[in-house]
Amino acid sequence: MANAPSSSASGIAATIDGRAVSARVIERIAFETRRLTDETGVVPGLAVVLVGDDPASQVYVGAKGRKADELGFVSVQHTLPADTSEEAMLRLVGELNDDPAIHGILVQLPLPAQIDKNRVIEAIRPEKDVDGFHPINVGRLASGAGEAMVPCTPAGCMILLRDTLGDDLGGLEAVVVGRSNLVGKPVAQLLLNENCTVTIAHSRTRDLPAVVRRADIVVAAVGRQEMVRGDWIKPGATVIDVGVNRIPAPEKGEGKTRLVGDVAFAEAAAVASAITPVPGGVGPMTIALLMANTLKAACLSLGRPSPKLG
Ligand SMILES: NC(=O)C1=CN([C@@H]2O[C@H](COP(=O)(O)OP(=O)(O)OC[C@H]3O[C@@H](n4cnc5c(N)ncnc54)[C@H](OP(=O)(O)O)[C@@H]3O)[C@@H](O)[C@H]2O)C=CC1
Ligand SMILES: Nc1nc(=O)c2c([nH]1)NC[C@@H]1CN(c3ccc(C(=O)N[C@@H](CCC(=O)O)C(=O)O)cc3)C=[N+]21
Repeated sequence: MANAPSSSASGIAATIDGRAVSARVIERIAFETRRLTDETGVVPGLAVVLVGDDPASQVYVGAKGRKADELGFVSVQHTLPADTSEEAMLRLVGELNDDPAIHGILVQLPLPAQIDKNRVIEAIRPEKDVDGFHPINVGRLASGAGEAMVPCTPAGCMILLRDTLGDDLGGLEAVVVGRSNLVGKPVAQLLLNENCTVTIAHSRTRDLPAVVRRADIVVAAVGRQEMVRGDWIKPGATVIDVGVNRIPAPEKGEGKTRLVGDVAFAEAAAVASAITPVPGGVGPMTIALLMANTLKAACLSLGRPSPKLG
């Protein structure tokens, strides 16, 4: 269902409402979850593992747990001290792999230095890897072979793009700024699968503004506040801002903070045709897609097809 953004003649972009789109996805998940449980008695189960006490991670993990509770999922959170050994971590992952009530396992990143994140990710059974970071899932996404768990943030970006531009993204120029395994690379892969012409830019890219100016679709996943400026944006482009940067906001009072994206929102909104805000854009989609992947994992564990949610 394409939701034509209401761009005005003055050139002010439509704001893509990630909260509204994610609420729609969550409604479908709730419906499909009731159906699964009615027909099989199975309730999807999600385990989130947090190591250490990084306050930002605690916020995300809390939001994930609350949404899972709201949907009636089995939801467990394991919070381990910052000095947890890799061995203890691998033991916990092994237990969750063997627990039939748990269909999805998410290990919050980053992990402390003494734990090799690749060893942990590879220890998760691919069918329980709701982050889509296991090499089996990365490979399936790249090759198109088999049913992949798709990383939540990139999958959420694609739903927002389809909602804004319609189902056919074929031939559009897409520029992804950032090449992390978490966001940049998988979102580029998904755009390629939708027949976009994809450029991946990074810290060694020469003349980044000129590269971004080619784009019909810009995905910014850099982690640098308001780095992408309005004059980098091609008129009429669609801008997906993945960045979540917490900055001081003395105007709100001493010690207060606020969130900004990787795109200078007001400048870009004057040029683009549609743009995601921060907060309220990609962030809520990430949480919704985590729930979608958990439901998908529960369905696949029973040999049922994965429900269509986007
Ligand atoms: N909304 C959501 O749900 C989520 C938001 N995020 C946010 O998205 C942002 C990106 O996250 P993540 O991908 O994990 O970050 P990483 O730090 O892992 O990756 C950042 C990427 O940006 C590139 N980069 C850094 N500086 C520049 C520069 N000056 N010019 C061009 N490219 C540059 C890096 O290039 P190089 O590889 O060359 O170093 C790297 O590829 C963060 O703000 C994070 O908080 C992340 C996940 C989910
Ligand atoms: N294994 C793993 N998987 C992840 O998906 C993962 C991770 N580790 N580590 C950290 C990043 C970051 N991330 C976000 C999730 C939700 C919001 C989100 O909901 N943001 C709200 C605002 C929330 C707030 O107010 O802080 C919004 O943009 O509207 C943001 C960022 C997932 N990550």
